[in-house]
Amino acid sequence: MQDNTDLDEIWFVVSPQNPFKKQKSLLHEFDRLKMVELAIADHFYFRASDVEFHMPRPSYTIDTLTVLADKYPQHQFKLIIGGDNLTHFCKWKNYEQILEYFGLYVYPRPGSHPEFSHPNVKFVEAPLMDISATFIRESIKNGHSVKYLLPQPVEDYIRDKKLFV
Ligand SMILES: Nc1ncnc2c1ncn2[C@@H]1O[C@H](COP(=O)(O)OP(=O)(O)OP(=O)(O)O)[C@@H](O)[C@H]1O
Ligand SMILES: O=C(O)c1ccc[n+]([C@@H]2O[C@H](COP(=O)([O-])O)[C@@H](O)[C@H]2O)c1
Repeated sequence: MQDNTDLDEIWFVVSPQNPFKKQKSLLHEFDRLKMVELAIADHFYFRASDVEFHMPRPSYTIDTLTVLADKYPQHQFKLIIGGDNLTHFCKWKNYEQILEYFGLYVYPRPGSHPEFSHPNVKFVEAPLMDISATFIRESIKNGHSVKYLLPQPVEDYIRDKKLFV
């Protein structure tokens, strides 16, 4: 996204509770934050954010963007999502406000062909990556290699803490 857009920085916001996901299917938020930090440690323009840890749950993105915009008035925020997420985007809380006040950058995902026409939705041309979190979790559970699917420090963390087994 950074190579193919005008974005100066990419912030990875860890959501304690996606409104559409079951709580017990999610790892503890601190493990997820740690894995993001490990994954992006060597990228100067990437940042891991725990802003949603201090906000009401479930984690509604319009509220997060509003808090971020308020806290960092010097920045202009856009929301990055994968193409598959665009299918249900109209069910998100106040999605029209996300579009009107912030805007979306959509990363293409294999197998998803979202149709959405709005001046503030930008479809970014970027390399397709046929990787899913479900596939990685299943591979670990089945004892299969996840080398090349994850940054090595993240794989080490998962193995050390025996996550997803
Ligand atoms: N390979 C990918 N290409 C493009 N976007 C992706 C890809 N994997 C995840 N995303 C996007 O990243 C965000 C977080 O996705 P998420 O953590 O649910 O990953 P996932 O692989 O879809 O997970 P799961 O397999 O558990 O459903 C979403 O906006 C999703 O669309
Ligand atoms: O705001 C909403 O209504 C909303 C509904 C579904 C998902 N989201 C957000 O979408 C992001 C992607 O979620 P996930 O779990 O697929 O990584 C995460 O930040 C969620 O909180 C937000």
